[in-house]
Amino acid sequence: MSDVLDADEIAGALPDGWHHDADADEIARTFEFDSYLEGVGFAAGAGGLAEEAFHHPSMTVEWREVEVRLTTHDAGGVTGKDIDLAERLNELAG
Ligand SMILES: C[C@H](O)[C@H](O)[C@H]1CNC2=NC(N)=NC(=O)C2=N1
Repeated sequence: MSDVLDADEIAGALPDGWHHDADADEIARTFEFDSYLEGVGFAAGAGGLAEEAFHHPSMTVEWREVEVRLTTHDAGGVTGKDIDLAERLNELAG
């Protein structure tokens, strides 16, 4: 079981571009792209990272942007697993 982080811990650990949606108990970032298909490709790559981590984000693919939201369902809140995957998604996006 991963330990749920409190708001201050989340604030101190958020990777660039991510914010804490306290109401939803998630961290989120909207990644922007030059084309719809670049966003689709990013989402596919994110899916691969999610499978590697066995930790899965919610993703909404829209015109030239992909919204990614993360929480740890098993723990009932945001944990280090979410922070770690968010960092890897930032690397993927470049
Ligand atoms: C049974 C449970 O769904 C699995 O342990 C994994 C799958 N992917 C997951 N993804 C996320 N975001 N949170 C989880 O708690 C989680 N659990």
